[in-house]
Order: sequence, then C-alpha cells, then structure tokens
Amino acid sequence: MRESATGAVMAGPRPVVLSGPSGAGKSTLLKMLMKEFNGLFGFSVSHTTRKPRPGEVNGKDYHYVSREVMQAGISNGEFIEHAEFSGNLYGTSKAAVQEVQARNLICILDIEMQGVKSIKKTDLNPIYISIQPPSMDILEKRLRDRKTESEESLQKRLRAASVDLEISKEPGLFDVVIVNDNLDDAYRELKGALIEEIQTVQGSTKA
Ligand SMILES: Nc1ncnc2c1ncn2[C@@H]1O[C@H](COP(=O)(O)OP(=O)(O)OP(=O)(O)O)[C@@H](O)[C@H]1O
Ligand SMILES: Nc1nc2c(ncn2[C@@H]2O[C@H](COP(=O)(O)O)[C@@H](O)[C@H]2O)c(=O)[nH]1
Repeated sequence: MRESATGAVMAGPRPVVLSGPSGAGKSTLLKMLMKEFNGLFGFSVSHTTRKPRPGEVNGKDYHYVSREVMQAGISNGEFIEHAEFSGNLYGTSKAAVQEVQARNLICILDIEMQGVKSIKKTDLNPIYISIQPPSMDILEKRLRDRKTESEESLQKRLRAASVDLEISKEPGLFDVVIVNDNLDDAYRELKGALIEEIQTVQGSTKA
C-alpha cells in the first residue's frame, strides 16, 4: 500500500507516463494498447482550455474547461500537475488518476515535458516513456497531415518539440525512449516496456 500523489492510499499497478512531442504518436499508440488490452488500462482524462477537435468527446478525451475554471481548480489544489502548452492550459487532476486507480487499472497519463518534470516531484512513481518522431521533418509532415492545427499552433508545437527532444536527452529522465518510425515496431516496443505491469494486472484479475 502507498499514499499516492492523489492523496489516496492506493495499492495496485504502477501508472505510466507517455510523453513526447505533439504529433509523435502518443495517442495512436495508446489507442492500440487500449484496444488490445481492453479493461487493463485506464486513461487519465486531463483538463484543458483548448477547444475540442472534431470527434473528440468531453469527459473522454479531455475535460474541456475555461481558463477561469481551470485556474480556480489549480488554486484549490485539485491538480497533480499542470502546464501551459501552445497557448492553452493542460493539467492532470487528482480525481482523474484516482478514478482509474480505484478500478485497479494501469493509469496512463499523456502529458508534455513540464508535466513530466512536475510528476517527478511527486510520489506517483510511474514508468516514464518518451515517444519520439524519427525526425523533425517527419514530425512536421505528420502534424500537417493530421489537419488539427492552425499554422500558428503548428509552429508553436514544432518549437516546443525541438526543446522537448533536447530535454529528453537528460540521463534518467525517461525509463524508455521509443522512436515511432514504423508504427508496428513502436507498438511492439511499447508493449515490451509494459509487459511486467500487464502480466501483474492480468494475474490479479484471474486470481
Ligand atoms: N508510425 C507512424 N507512421 C505514420 N503516421 C503516424 C505514425 N504514428 C502516428 N502517426 C500519425 O501521426 C499523427 C500524429 O499522431 P498522434 O495524434 O497519435 O500524436 P500525439 O503524440 O498523440 O500528438 P498530440 O500530443 O498532439 O496529441 C496522426 O495523424 C497519426 O495517425
Ligand atoms: N502537462 C500536461 N500535458 C498534457 C496534459 N494533457 C495533454 N497534455 C499534452 O499536451 C500536448 C498537446 O495535446 P493536444 O491534445 O492539444 O494535441 C501533448 O503533448 C499532450 O501530451 C496534461 O494533463 N498535462
């Protein structure tokens, strides 16, 4: 048993932090993981002040809130971490992580670099995984092809990506670094990195 960063006393699988530049493929890999291991992983639904993209669902992809609401929550101590990214606020609430851990699932946090640094100061003790693009050119192409960003947002994200890739070289910051070139290879690596946690949860649900 341990007292987690959420303030709740929890036993159970270690959470997983997936980080890496916007467009590196975190959500794509995460969806593959959740599809193959249905019922083993739970997504920590972050709050954000950015507007939903077509197809995104409030409460599933994010909790979409105003800056005022988010700032009030931060002041009330409701967030484990938060960061300003590409002109918007993003943050992980204690409730989001508690909700997943209460179901004894492997909690996945998809967060950018400032969030990683903040989580490092807590006792959440996740496995830190960095998903990286094969090159900046390929990252730009993937982000452009995704068609979710304005030119301004795209440029901000590319600038953040360069900084992110530099910081991620810091020894010990990530437990695993995966270069997402071929998607199937990257997915295999991700599964390999999580196999112990997967087997632990599979074992405990069979018992
Ligand atoms: N290995 C790959 N080869 C080609 N395209 C890929 C690969 N991985 C992901 N993509 C595509 O790249 C785009 C960005 O991927 P994705 O949205 O998963 O990135 P992300 O890291 O979650 O970004 P963000 O942080 O902005 O949410 C998507 O359109 C996705 O389909
Ligand atoms: N520090 C945090 N970063 C987060 C959180 N939720 C998402 N993110 C990161 O934001 C960028 C942009 O996401 P997008 O959905 O607008 O493309 C990406 O790098 C995410 O990992 C959070 O709660 N905290």
